[in-house]
Amino acid sequence: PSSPLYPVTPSRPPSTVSYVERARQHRWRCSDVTFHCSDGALRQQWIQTIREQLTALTSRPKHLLVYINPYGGKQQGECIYEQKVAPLFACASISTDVIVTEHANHARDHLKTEAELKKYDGVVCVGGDGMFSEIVHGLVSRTQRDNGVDQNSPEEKLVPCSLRIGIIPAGSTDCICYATVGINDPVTSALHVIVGDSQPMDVCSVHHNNTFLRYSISLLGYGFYGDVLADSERKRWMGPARYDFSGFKTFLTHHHYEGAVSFLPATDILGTPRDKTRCRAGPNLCFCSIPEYEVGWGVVRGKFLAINAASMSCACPRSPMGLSPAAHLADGTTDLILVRKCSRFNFLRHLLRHTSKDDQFDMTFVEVHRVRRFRFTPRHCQNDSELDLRENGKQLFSQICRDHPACSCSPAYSSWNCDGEILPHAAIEVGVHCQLIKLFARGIEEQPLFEDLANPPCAL
Ligand SMILES: Nc1ncnc2c1ncn2[C@@H]1O[C@H](COP(=O)(O)OP(=O)(O)OP(=O)(O)O)[C@@H](O)[C@H]1O
Ligand SMILES: CCCCCCCCCCCCC/C=C/[C@@H](O)[C@H](CO)NC(C)=O
Ligand SMILES: [Ca+2]
Repeated sequence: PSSPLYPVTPSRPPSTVSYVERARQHRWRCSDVTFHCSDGALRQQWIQTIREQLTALTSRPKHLLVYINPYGGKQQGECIYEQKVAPLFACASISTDVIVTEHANHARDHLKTEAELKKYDGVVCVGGDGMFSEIVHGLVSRTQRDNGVDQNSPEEKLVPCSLRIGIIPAGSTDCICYATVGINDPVTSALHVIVGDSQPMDVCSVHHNNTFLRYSISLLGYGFYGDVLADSERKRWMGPARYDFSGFKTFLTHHHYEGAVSFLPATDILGTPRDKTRCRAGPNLCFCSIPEYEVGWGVVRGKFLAINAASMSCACPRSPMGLSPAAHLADGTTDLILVRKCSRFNFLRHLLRHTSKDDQFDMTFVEVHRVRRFRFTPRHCQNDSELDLRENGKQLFSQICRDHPACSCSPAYSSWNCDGEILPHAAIEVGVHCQLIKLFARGIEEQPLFEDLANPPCAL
């Protein structure tokens, strides 16, 4: 309001209430409204009532454990936290323990073994998808250990984590933040933490020969995205631009990989990967359904340019609709996208559709299945005792080229890109764990036509 509620009395100090206001493109901002009151007792009553109302909101965190990756993205993590996030947490009376990581896996191992989790209402991750993956690994492994669950068994039902995770985006892709909030903006994410939002998320477990390898929350990509990541890791010094450079280079190499993908279709759900509707905040198709009957596994064999499993849309600034625009955050399924060998021109058409509203699945060489589990076996995999990728990859590569002198020299194996980490095996088994973790987010909100009317403010 432009005018105070009560006449200003110079002897009485004004009182300020901070609140969340929606801005453009899913941004949230903090605004203040100042009240003046000549009656001191009444003023105190207001303050007391507002404090009591806020304290009664049990979903709001009061004590948080914060991990900052100082080397993610443009290496701005500490600065982003100190300048944009810490003041908001202080304003909302949230106390924090802050750890600036000193090496890779510092946050994961601290959460797994040392952190006194009972003290906290949530964990905050300042960094990119890789740093978020560390936090998830730490929390999920700790929860399984505390509950006596064996992560090495692919069929084991995992115990959900009780602590929520907040992501302050400070990485290169930040697709998990973008796909759950709608924008990569540290202030917006901090405000979602403060108001105590809660968004459940599916987590995929990845196994090789009954041994646990990793969890995946966003993308598991073999072929194109695996090769982009392998090349870009050697160019970390380029910062976020490394993905564009390696993406272009990988596109030119145009390697394909042979193998078999078997999958368990999710037939008892309402949505499909070709839906025009999107996973949005509020009531939607995002719930864990219990399969009523067993369906058979499907198998697809062939030569693939890319095999992608998107457990969520994987929307990011590079691809605002994502790899699988209709994927759900928390329905217990992943969208398995198989891109068969095709011409460079056609693959470019497919890739470019990720940057527009055109349907990237509407192409003869692309198929997509919504699945609960899948396995991949590369063609040259020797039974179950798979070759070590690094040691034997080169040998196989030259062998294949000798056998097929006119071939385009595709190596036998790619690697799996698991949320930005390279997996050490090509043959993997993947299962989706419905709603295993929760974020301080609410999913992407539909943009209302009349923002002020549809979205009443929310006090800090
Ligand atoms: N102190 C540290 N020193 C070196 N590496 C670290 C440190 N802390 C965390 N890491 C590692 O840095 C890697 C990359 O971090 P992060 O995900 O934050 O940024 P990014 O890779 O630039 O972004 P994105 O994953 O969104 O593409 C993570 O895999 C994490 O394990
Ligand atoms: C030649 C034109 C190419 C255009 C292709 C645009 C498609 C971009 C889609 C990016 C999806 C990224 C999914 C997220 C993956 C993250 O887990 C990972 C780590 O941050 N990032 C990458 C790039 O692998
Ligand atoms: Ca999903």
